[in-house]
Amino acid sequence: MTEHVFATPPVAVADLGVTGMGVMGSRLARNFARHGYTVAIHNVTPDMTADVINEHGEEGQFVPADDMADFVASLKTPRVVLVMVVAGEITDQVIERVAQYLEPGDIIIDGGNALYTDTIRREKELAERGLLFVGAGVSGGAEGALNGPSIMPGASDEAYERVGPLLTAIAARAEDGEPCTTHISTDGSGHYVKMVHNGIEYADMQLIAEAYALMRGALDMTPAEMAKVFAAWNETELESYLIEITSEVLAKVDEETGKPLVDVIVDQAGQKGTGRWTVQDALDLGVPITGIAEATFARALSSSVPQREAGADLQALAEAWDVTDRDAFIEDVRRALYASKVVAYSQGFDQIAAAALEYDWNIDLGAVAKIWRAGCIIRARFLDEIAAAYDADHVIPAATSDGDAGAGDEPDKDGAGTANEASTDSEHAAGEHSGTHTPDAETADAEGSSGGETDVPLLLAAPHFRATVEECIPALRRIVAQAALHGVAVPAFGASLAYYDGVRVNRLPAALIQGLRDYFGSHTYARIDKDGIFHTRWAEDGAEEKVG
Ligand SMILES: NC(=O)C1=CN([C@@H]2O[C@H](COP(=O)(O)OP(=O)(O)OC[C@H]3O[C@@H](n4cnc5c(N)ncnc54)[C@H](OP(=O)(O)O)[C@@H]3O)[C@@H](O)[C@H]2O)C=CC1
Ligand SMILES: O=C(CO)[C@H](O)[C@H](O)COP(=O)(O)O
Repeated sequence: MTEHVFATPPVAVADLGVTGMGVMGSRLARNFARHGYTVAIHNVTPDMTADVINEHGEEGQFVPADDMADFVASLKTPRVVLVMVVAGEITDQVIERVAQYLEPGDIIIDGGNALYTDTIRREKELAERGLLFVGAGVSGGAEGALNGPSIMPGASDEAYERVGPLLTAIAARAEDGEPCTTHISTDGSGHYVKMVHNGIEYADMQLIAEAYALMRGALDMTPAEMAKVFAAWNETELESYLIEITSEVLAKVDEETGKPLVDVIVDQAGQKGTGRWTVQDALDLGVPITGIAEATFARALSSSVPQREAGADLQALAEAWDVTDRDAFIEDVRRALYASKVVAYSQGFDQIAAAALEYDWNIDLGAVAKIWRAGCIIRARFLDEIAAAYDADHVIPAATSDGDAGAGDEPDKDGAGTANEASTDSEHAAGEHSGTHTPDAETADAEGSSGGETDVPLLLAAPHFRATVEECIPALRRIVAQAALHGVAVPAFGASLAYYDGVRVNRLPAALIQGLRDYFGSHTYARIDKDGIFHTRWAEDGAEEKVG
């Protein structure tokens, strides 16, 4: 048991309080203290508070408290409390324990990975008690929390005016000196953006893992050899935190066995929820975030032990690898990784754009790209280019694009545009959900319908990314084809390529799906050559009628 050195009785001297002295909370508290703030600290298990004082007390001014009442009493008014605990019910419990001692005008910040709908609910509930609430996504892991995370606060203007300077003080700085935090928008917007950040993080890591699997399978490379490849890749346009630490993870040797550590780690990827929520919400919005979805399912597959055991002796019928030019193969993997990473980020930004429309958030996507340039897990060199694309308005609205996003030899796309516009108009008239990409005359009236939306961007078609990705697409095609022939699962690479080809072509086979839906369910369809909504009496006289 640690000896506690807590002040009694408490005096209101602290600039802010942090409750939750786990990995993130303790380091964020130290980060505030290092920036000159007097920080009240508290944890449900007081020993953890004492540990911070005993091990890091000299870093700044801390006011430790065993007890929630003392913790709150040690805060200057109006009070600011950062809650950094396990997301979900525990966050509700801790917020309630704090709130009971607060007064109107005080602020609670939830820095955990909360589900954005919980944040919206919590803000409303606390507002009824006169308390302000900020849902702030925080990224950067332990190191970022201590030395500068990326922070994504969703808040009212009133709350942001108060907490903005505090968050800005401890946030990471990009190379140009800009702080990696910005006022995202209102209520759940900050946690939404953090959720999508994590979805991209899932895709990024899955793609890296697929690149590793390919080099291992095709070239029989050792983890140490691959560590060098990833280190070299980190000097290219792939430069990013995740590529950098992949090199370190692959280079690590297990002290006990002398084997590469990666070879003794159980091959089942965990997940706490943010990737799954990202995919669930994308499905509701109708935004195809296929790379993120495949990455999330790949984690699920890795952890589906009974299924993997049952499938363990299924026939592969795959060709044996025989790569003659190792360097060319590695370069193909690198290019495939770059193109697929851009697709994943592009899909994530598309989702944020769609969510902003749906949930009435005014989100500056360029600013989001900028605050992800340092501090966070998905920081990457090309975020500068993403920010520049949004700032220069080079991001093409998908539904209003003139169809010039890819191969020029496809049939004219105008018809698809007509179909989108038809359903968009009727959906807006019906005040319905404004998702993307699913023209459907009938769903104009249906629950949760989604139709073509004019403001959803296509980052992939912005000039910089169009040029760099197009250059890498042949390599991505070769890699996906080779992986299929040789029995290596590359779901995220495959999904990225399919997405690229899906948005690229001027005409999709969805027309046939519409015909089939109309056949069996009278779901109707739009035509490329005239306005209106149509139904064919397939099983009767075969005649077409205009129904809308
Ligand atoms: N780790 C990371 O890289 C990141 C984590 N996050 C998010 O930050 C939040 C905190 O994560 P992290 O610091 O890693 O987690 P830890 O597991 O290290 O800490 C969890 C904290 O929650 C407290 N807690 C647990 N149960 C209760 C309870 N019933 N009542 C009160 N407090 C409780 C713990 O106290 P005790 O130990 O005494 O039980 C501890 O202080 C989570 O929402 C997480 O998703 C966000 C970004 C990055
Ligand atoms: O938010 C984070 C990083 O940005 C956390 O590390 C989070 O736990 C990662 O998600 P998961 O545990 O599902 O992999």
